[in-house]
Amino acid sequence: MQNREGEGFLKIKDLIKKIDILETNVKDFDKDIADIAYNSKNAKEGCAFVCIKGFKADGHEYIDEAIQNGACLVVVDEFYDTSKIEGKIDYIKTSNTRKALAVMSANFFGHPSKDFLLIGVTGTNGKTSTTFMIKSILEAYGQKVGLIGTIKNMIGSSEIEAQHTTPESYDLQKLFWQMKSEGVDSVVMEVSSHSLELFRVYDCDFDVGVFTNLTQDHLDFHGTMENYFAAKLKLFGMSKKRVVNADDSWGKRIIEMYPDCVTYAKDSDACVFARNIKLFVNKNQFELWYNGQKKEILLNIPGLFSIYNSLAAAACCIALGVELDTIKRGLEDLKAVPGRFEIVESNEKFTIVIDYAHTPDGLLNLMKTVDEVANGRKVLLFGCGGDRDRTKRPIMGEIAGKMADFVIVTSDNPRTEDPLKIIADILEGIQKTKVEYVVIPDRFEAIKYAIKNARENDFIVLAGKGHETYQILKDRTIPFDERRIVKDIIKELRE
Ligand SMILES: CC(=O)N[C@H]1[C@@H](OP(=O)(O)OP(=O)(O)OC[C@H]2O[C@@H](n3ccc(=O)[nH]c3=O)[C@H](O)[C@@H]2O)O[C@H](CO)[C@@H](O)[C@@H]1O[C@H](C)C(=O)N[C@@H](C)C(=O)N[C@H](CCC(=O)O)C(=O)O
Ligand SMILES: Nc1ncnc2c1ncn2[C@@H]1O[C@H](COP(=O)(O)OP(=O)(O)OP(=O)(O)O)[C@@H](O)[C@H]1O
Ligand SMILES: N[C@H](CCC[C@H](N)C(=O)O)C(=O)O
Ligand SMILES: [Mg+2]
Repeated sequence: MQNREGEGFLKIKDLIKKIDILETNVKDFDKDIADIAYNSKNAKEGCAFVCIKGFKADGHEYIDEAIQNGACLVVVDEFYDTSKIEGKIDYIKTSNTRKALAVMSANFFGHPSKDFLLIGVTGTNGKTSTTFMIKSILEAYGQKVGLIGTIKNMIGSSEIEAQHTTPESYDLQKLFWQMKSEGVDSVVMEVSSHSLELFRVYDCDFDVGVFTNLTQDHLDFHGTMENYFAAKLKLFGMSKKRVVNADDSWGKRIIEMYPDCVTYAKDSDACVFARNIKLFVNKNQFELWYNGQKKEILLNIPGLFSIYNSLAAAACCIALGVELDTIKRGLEDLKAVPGRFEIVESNEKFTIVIDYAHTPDGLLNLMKTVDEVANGRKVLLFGCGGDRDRTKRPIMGEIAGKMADFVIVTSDNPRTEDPLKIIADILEGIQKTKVEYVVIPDRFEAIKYAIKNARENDFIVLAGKGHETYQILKDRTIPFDERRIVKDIIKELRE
């Protein structure tokens, strides 16, 4: 990726505008800074190194490495004893280095988000899907659109790999800058609760904030649902316009706080709503209503949850002044969201769908749709991620047991945890139900079992990994693309 090339350096005084300085030894604020690094390994000649005390490491312990790599200014946090670096390097002490990184990065890249329309989508489920839909509508409206999120980042139709759902502030501002340089009119991005809590989107200029829903996830990080909500809420304080799901109880609280929201709903009264919903295995049909006008929509993205996501996308574009005909065209133009209710096999005997449901509510909504479209047994294969919210595991187990006819409990990115312990947490919930189940910790073997033992008309759902093409184990990450795996197993069993 380019790095502000051709635009030269930035003086310290301009780089640190709007950050609070508690202490400094800098004498020459006119000194040029070449770049910013938040990891000592990426520090280079003439750059500023911003030290962050994180969850795993403390950036302050890497100051020497950053200096060796060429850093000429360090930004340290309130608690740091600067006598350790006095005389060694120029420093600035500030009250929150994550915030400082965001402000300095926005300064460095010239506040690119002020130069295009910026839409942030937050909520537990549906962010990726809604951003894809908004992008498609804005393209139908004639715009060049940037996209930032879980699956990938995009500038128009070109793709850039994504590491996080919402990038670190420096990477985000750099991406904005690249998007601006390539002439985007608007950028639609997923805003994760982690990013709001960790100041990754601080100092961004949001035109619209969209709220999909709030249900249990990430309690390992936020502790309580109130804290999780408080993190999400930050986006709405930062946005000029707000688009909110009026069917969601947390959404209702946002609407109370900001009565001028554009609301959408399936069940409640709202500005934008859906009627006469028809679900099919590979598409949905519904009427989109706004201001007494109706549009018949044929949506290529299946799943009841996709109706909500299209309402969110439509309401967002209505807030931006896009007319309903264009909204219809944009929604209908979108052919798929990778790994979201994606049919990977459909033969005379069984159907296999992969989906990214990895939360209790996601799983419930997924299975409600399966209930509508399946003709035979509902077979659900899933696991829960390691190093993530443990309390969601038994809840997902119970939902699986209540909604499926047969459950295959397996692994989903165990990370540093013992896969059998994760499975034991899931079984706590499953055993509250009467469902028939098997445990097969190796996900490949589990998929093979589902296919080998498939009965006439089985509707097999592989949940949790969606678009992911890997499995994260304790000591390594292995390739794991369920689309490929399903095809290979079917081929092998036929031979
Ligand atoms: C909990 C969390 O989000 N942690 C993120 C956070 O880590 P951290 O600040 O604690 O970093 P750390 O590893 O402790 O290191 C502290 C500092 O020392 C620096 N360091 C470290 C080592 C070294 O040699 N030199 C050095 O300078 C690091 O660059 C860092 O600045 O900042 C890092 C840099 O941006 C992230 O990579 C890291 O994401 C971790 C890996 C992660 O898994 N995050 C997930 C939970 C996440 O953010 N997910 C959401 C999506 C959730 C959803 O939608 O469902 C997302 O937006 O992706
Ligand atoms: N509006 C919704 N309500 C409930 N569940 C949904 C909704 N939209 C999607 N889902 C479920 O959640 C899964 C993930 O959807 P999507 O990727 O759009 O969400 P996300 O918010 O981007 O997730 P992540 O937090 O991982 O970025 C889908 O595969 C589906 O099972
Ligand atoms: N953004 C989510 C994705 C979860 C996907 C699932 N496959 C897992 O690894 O738990 C998270 O990081 O919690
Ligand atoms: Mg996402």
